[in-house]
Amino acid sequence: LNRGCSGSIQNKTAFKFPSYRFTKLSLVGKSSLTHNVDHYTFALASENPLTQIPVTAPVLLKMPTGEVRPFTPIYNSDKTHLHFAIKNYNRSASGALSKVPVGSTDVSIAGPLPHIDLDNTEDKFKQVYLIGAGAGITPLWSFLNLSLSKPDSQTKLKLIYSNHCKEDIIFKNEIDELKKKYPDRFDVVHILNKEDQEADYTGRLNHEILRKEIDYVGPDAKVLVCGPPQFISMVAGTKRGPPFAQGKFGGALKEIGFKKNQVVKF
Ligand SMILES: Cc1cc2nc3c(=O)[nH]c(=O)nc-3n(C[C@H](O)[C@H](O)[C@H](O)COP(=O)(O)OP(=O)(O)OC[C@H]3O[C@@H](n4cnc5c(N)ncnc54)[C@H](O)[C@@H]3O)c2cc1C
Repeated sequence: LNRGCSGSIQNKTAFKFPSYRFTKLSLVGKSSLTHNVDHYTFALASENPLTQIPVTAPVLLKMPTGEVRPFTPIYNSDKTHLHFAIKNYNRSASGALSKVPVGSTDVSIAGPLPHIDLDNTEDKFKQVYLIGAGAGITPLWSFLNLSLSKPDSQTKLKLIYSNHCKEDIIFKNEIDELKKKYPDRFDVVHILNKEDQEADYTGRLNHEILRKEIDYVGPDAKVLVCGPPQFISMVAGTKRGPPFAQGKFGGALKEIGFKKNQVVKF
């Protein structure tokens, strides 16, 4: 059973990724995003079909140690490279990746995995809420950037982002820049477990905060959710099975009045 966005495979016999053919990637860049999240840049041959990966679709990365895990490429208009923001848990796949030197061709990729296709919907909604926790920001970040980059899009986007502390906020400077650049279209709410002046709310995200921050549930509203399994359950009901499975709809979003088809759980 693959537990939601946590990507931790609890029972490998219950869900197996289909047997994909892996392609070698060349690691051409690595920089630090936070104290435990790195930005990895892999080069692609321009004719490589991986340049067509739909936004928010996960892929599999195979480490030189043989470990395989799903990750979500982050949006970038540059079509000759693949970019990832990957949290280093100092073990298994992310730990192995953190030891790969720039210049290596020992990481390989397969996919994209079956996914909820959000391509071409980034300018179709009146309001999109992006509810994320920690490293779960990756698909939300891609959708946000793609939507804001559409010159004619009127979609309003609100990122409700939960982290343990300020230092854990991935893309903090970029989020601030987007807020300045698109004051009428983009808003962000930070929930931090530890008290900090950056926090709009201190403690854990809960139903009450979501009720306060979500003020539009009309049919042209959409909600994208990504984070650890218990976080997803609290926000939108349990999510079990492969990455694309949506599980039972529930949690705060159901209480607030959303319908199942308005919500995507990554
Ligand atoms: C298909 C797929 C693709 C993935 N892609 C990537 C990727 O590209 N990069 C990457 O690094 N990881 C990726 N992952 C892993 C996944 O996104 C993270 O492991 C997961 O989101 C947990 O993130 P974290 O460890 O940063 O959360 P944590 O730091 O443990 O938690 C973040 C926040 O969640 C809050 N929280 C936790 N539980 C609750 C609760 N019950 N109620 C309220 N708040 C709660 C905490 O208080 C904290 O503020 C992927 C996983 C899958 C399945």
